[in-house]
Amino acid sequence: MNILRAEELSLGYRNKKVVEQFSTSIQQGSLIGMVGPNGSGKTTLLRALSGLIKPFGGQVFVGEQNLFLLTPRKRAQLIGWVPQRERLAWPLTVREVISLGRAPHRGWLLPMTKTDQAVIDDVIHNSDLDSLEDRRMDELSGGEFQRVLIARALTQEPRVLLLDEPTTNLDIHYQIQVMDLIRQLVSCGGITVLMVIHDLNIAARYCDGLILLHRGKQICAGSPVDVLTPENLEAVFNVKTNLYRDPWGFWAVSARNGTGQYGREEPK
Ligand SMILES: Nc1ncnc2c1ncn2[C@@H]1O[C@H](COP(=O)(O)OP(=O)(O)OP(=O)(O)O)[C@@H](O)[C@H]1O
Repeated sequence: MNILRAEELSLGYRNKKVVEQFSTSIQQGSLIGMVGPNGSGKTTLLRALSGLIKPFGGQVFVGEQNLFLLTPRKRAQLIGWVPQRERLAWPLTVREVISLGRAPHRGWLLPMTKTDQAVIDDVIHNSDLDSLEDRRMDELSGGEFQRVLIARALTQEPRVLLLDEPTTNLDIHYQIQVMDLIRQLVSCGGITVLMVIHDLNIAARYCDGLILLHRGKQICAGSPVDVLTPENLEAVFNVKTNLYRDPWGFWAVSARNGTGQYGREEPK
């Protein structure tokens, strides 16, 4: 079943068009990555798919429901959105911020139910945030902050999760941990994830499918192996690459240096 469908979306800011005639259908329970150069329109697309910006033209459907006809609360029950950055207005603690994810499921100012508390406890634990839950958000490192924003979206229990570069600020341990958690939610929880990702190795390793964007247009879409070809990547990024299986058996992309000369020496 297709859970998220965009039909001929045209997007932009004021009178500047940024994305043209974008269409896609995303199957429930899949993890799809959106890749492409800086400024190609990836974040703009995610913002439109979360209902944050209105398109110049086209439609978005979540299941059978027209996204732009839903109330903000109903939209938040269906779609979770984790931005690249966020400025918090108040000095809240980690637990308080994660608890905000339950808001779409509660009446205005109603107390948390046992279910709310259980979801929050589970997410804090699974996101390895137990030791940080009483810390203030303005005291966190960039990576810790990002993990809290992801956790807040998970407590929302959305059907579709939109993530904008979820691993950018994370060290290699938390890159793997966050991506394993997302993969598990997709595989076991039936949640659908669309994420913008610059790291092509993470894209190749974790995603069921990829969408390649360039200058606001979809260049191709398909399995990571079909999308991350040397031809596609050279056309879009102007870099020579190689798609290969790494020693662990995962698909990986390596780019050649400009001169192809340095970085090959044995360590002294
Ligand atoms: N609020 C805004 N007002 C006007 N133009 C904007 C706004 N936000 C983004 N743009 C422009 O829209 C284009 C696409 O930006 P977008 O952030 O969607 O690209 P992106 O593919 O996510 O880039 P990156 O990989 O660098 O994050 C860029 O030219 C950008 O300058």
